[in-house]
Amino acid sequence: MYIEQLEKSMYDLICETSTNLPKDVRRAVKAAREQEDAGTRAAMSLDTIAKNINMADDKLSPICQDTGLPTFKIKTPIGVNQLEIKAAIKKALIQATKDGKLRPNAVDSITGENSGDNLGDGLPVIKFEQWENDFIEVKLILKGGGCENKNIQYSLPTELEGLGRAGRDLDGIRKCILHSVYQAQGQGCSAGFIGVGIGGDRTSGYELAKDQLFRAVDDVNPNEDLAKMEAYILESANKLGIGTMGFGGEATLLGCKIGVMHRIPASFYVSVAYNCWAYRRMAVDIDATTGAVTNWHYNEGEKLSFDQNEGQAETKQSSRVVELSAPISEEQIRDLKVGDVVKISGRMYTGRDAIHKHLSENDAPVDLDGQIIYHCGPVVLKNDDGGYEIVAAGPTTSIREEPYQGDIMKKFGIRAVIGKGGMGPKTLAALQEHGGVYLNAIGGAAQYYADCIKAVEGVDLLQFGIPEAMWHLRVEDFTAVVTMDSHGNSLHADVDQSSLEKLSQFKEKVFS
Ligand SMILES: O=C(O)C[C@H](O)C(=O)O
Ligand code: SF4
Repeated sequence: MYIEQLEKSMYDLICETSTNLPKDVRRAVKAAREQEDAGTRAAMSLDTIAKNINMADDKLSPICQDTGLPTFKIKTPIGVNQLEIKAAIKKALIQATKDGKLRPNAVDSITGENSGDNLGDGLPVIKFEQWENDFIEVKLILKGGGCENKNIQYSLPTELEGLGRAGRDLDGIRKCILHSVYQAQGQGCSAGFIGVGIGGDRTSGYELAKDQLFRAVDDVNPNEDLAKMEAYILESANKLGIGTMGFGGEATLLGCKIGVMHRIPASFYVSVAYNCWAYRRMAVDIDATTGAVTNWHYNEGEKLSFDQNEGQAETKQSSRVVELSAPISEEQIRDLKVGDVVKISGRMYTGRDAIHKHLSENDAPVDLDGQIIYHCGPVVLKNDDGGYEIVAAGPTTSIREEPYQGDIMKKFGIRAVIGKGGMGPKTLAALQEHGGVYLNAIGGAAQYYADCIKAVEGVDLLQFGIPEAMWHLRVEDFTAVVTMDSHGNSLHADVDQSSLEKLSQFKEKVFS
């Protein structure tokens, strides 16, 4: 009985974490939305994010398609069998994956083979501790790859772009944390949250940083110096102008939590764990005799849903809206400028890391001339009739494809790529030379985009696993913003430059 109940409790924890954004995070997103002026790109993005949060609620479906590397932190009373808890978690993960609450996200690091059930060598990550209480506490974080890739660790003293020297003191720490927000730009799906660990070694420093992500967004650090630093960072980082998705705007950082531990004399690390707005972490208390959940954490206050009429961004927006459908001509592409909004209907193909590598070495399985590639690794379920259903399908971070993208566009005649976070100079040059465009979709809005996908019309290279396969999608009114055009303009390069200038205003000493 205990075992079955425990499995159910773990299943509920996983589903809740993946589909229901915690109350404190909702409050932070809502505050960000109120900060942005209606009609701006940032406000429109936050409207889409708000819509997405509501849709995930209604459908009990993943908020974002990247359901992360499931990481459990567990405290048990002395005498509780930890092996049973581990087994229950594994069973629950398998079930949640089958039910489309998690994307099959565990791949063999060398061969790339997807295990299909979120289990694998070293996965899931489960860390146990004992405590004196008589109940079990289980915390879970589902932190996706895009924000994980923006984590950063500084070894002091160091020299930082925009800020100069960062020494081994509070002010050096201040500079590192501000720099960490700058370097993330929009690629970790800003507006984000950061957990910071001061001290330790490279491993325990990051561990401490990630532990901070379990703190409530609105708590106050009991260490006075750190409380001041948290407030300072939150205020200052929001002056960098990076904004939601790196589109420029007021809301860049929604939370900053800092922890400290001792270090050895030679090492001085500042470790920063960056979390996207889709900040999925939850915790439960479990009765150690029945296995049932007795308490859900992060439960204070009312649960906000987002009133769709609140943000009037869509009615006030002044961007030109262009309808597109593939095959697209060079002339149509050359007509698009940064800032235009496109609405796509018709065919698009997904392609991310494995596909880009594949296309650089092989022929394409379909004719890609004039076509659109969507950087996306969806959650997909197989229907009883053998067809497929897209459960969640937001964009992935495009910059990973930078080494391949331009060459592939030229080789196959691809006219548009959709992703998030923007791409670099090599792709920008190729867009100009070949006649291509980069379209930015809203990261994490996996339900919103899944809703635009009306059918799966085929799939190639499924051997790469569900997220990495090339899905042939039929979409309707799939909306994205032109952020890199065929005339050498890149909103991402502009925001990077202007935020670097703003960062350098924080050069002077603040904490002594
Ligand atoms: O893997 C994904 O689907 C997205 C990833 O979390 C990302 O932000 O790039
Ligand atoms: S796509 Fe964005 S929201 Fe989703 S896990 Fe990656 S960084 Fe987070």
